[in-house]
Amino acid sequence: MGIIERIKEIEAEMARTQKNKATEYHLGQLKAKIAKLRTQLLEPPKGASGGGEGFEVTKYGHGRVALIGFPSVGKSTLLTMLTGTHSEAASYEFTTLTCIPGVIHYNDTKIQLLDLPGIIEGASEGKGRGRQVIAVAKSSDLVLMVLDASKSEGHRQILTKELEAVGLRLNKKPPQIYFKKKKTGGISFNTTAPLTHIDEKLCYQILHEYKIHNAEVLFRENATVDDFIDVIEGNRKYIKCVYVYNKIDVVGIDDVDRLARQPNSIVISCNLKANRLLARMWDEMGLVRVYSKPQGQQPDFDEPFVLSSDRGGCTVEDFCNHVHRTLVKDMKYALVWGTSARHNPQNCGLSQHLEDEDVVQVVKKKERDEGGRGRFKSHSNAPARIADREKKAPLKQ
Ligand SMILES: Nc1nc2c(ncn2[C@@H]2O[C@H](COP(=O)(O)OP(=O)(O)OP(=O)(O)O)[C@@H](O)[C@H]2O)c(=O)[nH]1
Ligand SMILES: [K+]
Ligand SMILES: [Mg+2]
Repeated sequence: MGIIERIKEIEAEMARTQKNKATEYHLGQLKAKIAKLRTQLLEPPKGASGGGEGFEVTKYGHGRVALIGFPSVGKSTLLTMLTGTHSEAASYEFTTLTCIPGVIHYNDTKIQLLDLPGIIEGASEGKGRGRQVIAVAKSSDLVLMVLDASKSEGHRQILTKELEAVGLRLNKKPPQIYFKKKKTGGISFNTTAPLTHIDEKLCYQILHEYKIHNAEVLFRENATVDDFIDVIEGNRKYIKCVYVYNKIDVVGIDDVDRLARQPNSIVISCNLKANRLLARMWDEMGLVRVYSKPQGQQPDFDEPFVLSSDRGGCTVEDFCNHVHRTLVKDMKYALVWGTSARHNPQNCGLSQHLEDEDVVQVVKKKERDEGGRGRFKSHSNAPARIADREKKAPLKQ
């Protein structure tokens, strides 16, 4: 029997089993069995090079966004509209057969947008080009799940399930569970929060299923069996997802209103303007623009250093590493202007967390800072925001 059949069989057994206290352990074990099989399914077949034709696109810009959706929901139309890169769009399904990259220029940052072939139910098991498409989704910083506002609302659940089946977790934080395999010593089980979904015995059983007999486990939150399995598997990818309901020009206002109220959703039409989508996308990516101010000069507000709290972090240290690899070593302190500063400028160390549109001057060892209040001329919002902040908390030098 193949892996997919075995998964189907266990799923059927789970569906047959009534959920109650007595079956809880058995169900937990079945969940672990499925998770193991799905991981097996993800391993490339022996001898295969993986990837797939046309799907390996080099990363570019300050972040990567993938367009995922059923066929003909308007992904290519959207790519062409947002990036100016032409991607063939047509009324028939599977018009797009490869990954087509475009670049969005927004807020002085560059974001790579990837158009992909449509995926269908069963994609995670290898239907169509599903596996390759999902692999690209996994490599991105944000997924835009494009849905046709005029089609079944079940599509959202079907696609979410497909992505989850291959270890993607949308709009979720990693579970607060510490887990470490050991060589000896048995299982040490601790909690710092009351558990209502899982208990020690069930944890042992799941670990047993994974043939793990020595490990340290600490639950820091009221996590579920699925959370625990995710932590054991360790290969999960936590990604933000915005559900983009397209084609609202062909549905009634009541439907538009209802869809717009779904969690993490936005409604658009490629036949109308989609500026709100860009702003939303940019917000979700959590990018932090930091302007470098050389001593005695104005910062260049057209060329931010772009940091991200999700990737790499946004402290003064991260900023230094972006500018030059020896800068951290040479820095005496940093002067920071902007919303992260308690006063403008604030003398900061490497651990200072920077916020969007902050200005930073790195004062090197054996270099004198110019101090003083900085005012910057530019068309960026940053100077206004810095001035605003100063008004709220005026401080002497
Ligand atoms: N009414 C309406 N039609 C749209 C909208 N956006 C796209 N379309 C149409 O929907 C059809 C499919 O668009 P595509 O951009 O090819 O869709 P796709 O998701 O890339 O499709 P595949 O590549 O086949 O998966 C085309 O005929 C588009 O003109 C929209 O906002 N409103
Ligand atoms: K199409
Ligand atoms: Mg397309």
